Amino acid sequence: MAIQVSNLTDAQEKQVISLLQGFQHETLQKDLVTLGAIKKIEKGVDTLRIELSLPFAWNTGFTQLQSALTASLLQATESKEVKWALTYQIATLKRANNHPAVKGVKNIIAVTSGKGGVGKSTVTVNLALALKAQGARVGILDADIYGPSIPHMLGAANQRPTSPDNQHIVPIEAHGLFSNSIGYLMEADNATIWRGPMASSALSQLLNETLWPDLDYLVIDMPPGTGDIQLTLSQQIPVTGAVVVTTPQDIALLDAIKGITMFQKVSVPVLGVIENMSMHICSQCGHHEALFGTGGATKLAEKYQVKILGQQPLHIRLREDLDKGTPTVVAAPEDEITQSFLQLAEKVASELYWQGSVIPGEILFREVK
Ligand SMILES: Nc1ncnc2c1ncn2[C@@H]1O[C@H](COP(=O)(O)OP(=O)(O)OP(=O)(O)O)[C@@H](O)[C@H]1O
Repeated sequence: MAIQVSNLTDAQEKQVISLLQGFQHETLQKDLVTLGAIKKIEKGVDTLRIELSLPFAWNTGFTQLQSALTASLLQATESKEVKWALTYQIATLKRANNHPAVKGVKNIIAVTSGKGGVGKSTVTVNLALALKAQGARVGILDADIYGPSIPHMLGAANQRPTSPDNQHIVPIEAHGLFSNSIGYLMEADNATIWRGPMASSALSQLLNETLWPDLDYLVIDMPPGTGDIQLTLSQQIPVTGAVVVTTPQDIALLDAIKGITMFQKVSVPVLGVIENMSMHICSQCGHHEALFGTGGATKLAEKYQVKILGQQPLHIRLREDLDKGTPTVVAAPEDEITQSFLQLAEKVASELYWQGSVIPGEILFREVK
C-alpha cells in the first residue's frame, strides 16, 4: 500500500522517506519503507505526524527509531514536534505441517530443550512477558507435564481455572499473560505418572479446549528432552517455530543438537538457539564472567545453520524473582537482565516473521502508542 503523504513539498517528502529508509535495526531485514511499515506522513503547522504499522512486536525498535530520527526529521520539515504513532497488525504465519490454527491464536512458539534443567521454563516465562512488553498479546501454555512450574513462576500456583460449560477452560491471567497448565488442574506430584499417549492427548486437549482470548503469540513450555513424547507433541502441535534453549556446556550443546535434529525430522522450523546462563553477572559487583565457557553456541549455530537468538545471563535475581512469582521482566523493567529478554523477544518475533510465510486474512489493528 502506498504511503499517504500530505502537505510536504517534494523535496521534504523525498528527504523524510530517505531518512526513514536509512534507519537500520537488527530486526529489520528490509528497510521500513520496503517492508510497507510506513502508512502516513502528514505535515501540520508545527508538527509532523508519522504513522507506522508493524507485522511483529517492536516497541523497543520503535523507541530507537524515534530517538534516531526525530531531530533530523524536525530539521528536514521545519517542524517543532514529531508525532509518532505505531499500530500492530501482527502477521499470522504458516504453521508446521499445515495444521489448522488453535482458536484465537495467531502464532505458536515452542520453547524446547534437549535436556532438563537448562532453564527452559525460566526463559519461557521471561520471554513471554518480554513479548508482551514489546506490544503483543501473549499467552503461555505449560506443556511440561513432568514438572509444570509455570503457575509457580507466575505467582498463580493457588489459582484454579474455571469452566463455563464443563468443557472449555478459562485461562488464568497473571502479569497480563493468559496461561494454562496441567499444574493448575492437579497436584504437581501426580503429573509425573503421566505416560505417552495419555500425556499427549491431555496436552492437545489443554491447547484446544482453553478459551484463549485473541493472542498474537502463544508460548509453549515443552517437556524437556528428545524422546517419544516430545516427538509426538512436536508433530501434533500447530507450531509456527521452535526455539531450543541450551547452556554453554558441551554436554548441553550435544543435547541441543539432538533437539534441532528432532524438529528437522518432523518438519518443524527451528527459529534458533537461546543460550541461557551464558554469562554470570555477580549480584554484588556486577562483574560478568563466563562460568561455563564461551563460543559453544556460536559453533553449534554455524554448524547446524541455525541462529543464536539471544544469550541470557546467569543471575541469582532471575531465580529469586521466579520463586516470588514476579518474574524479573516485570519486577525490574529497567534491569540489564530485562533488557536482554526484551532484545530476545524482539529477535524471536522478528525472526518468526522473516523466516515464516504470511497467511493473509485475519487482520486486526490495534493502537498502542
Ligand atoms: N539464567 C538463570 N539465572 C539464574 N537462575 C536460573 C537461570 N536459568 C534457570 N535458573 C534457575 O535454574 C533452575 C532450573 O530452571 P528451570 O526450571 O527454568 O529449568 P528447566 O530447563 O525448565 O527445567 P525442566 O525442563 O527440567 O523442568 C530454576 O531454579 C531457575 O530459577
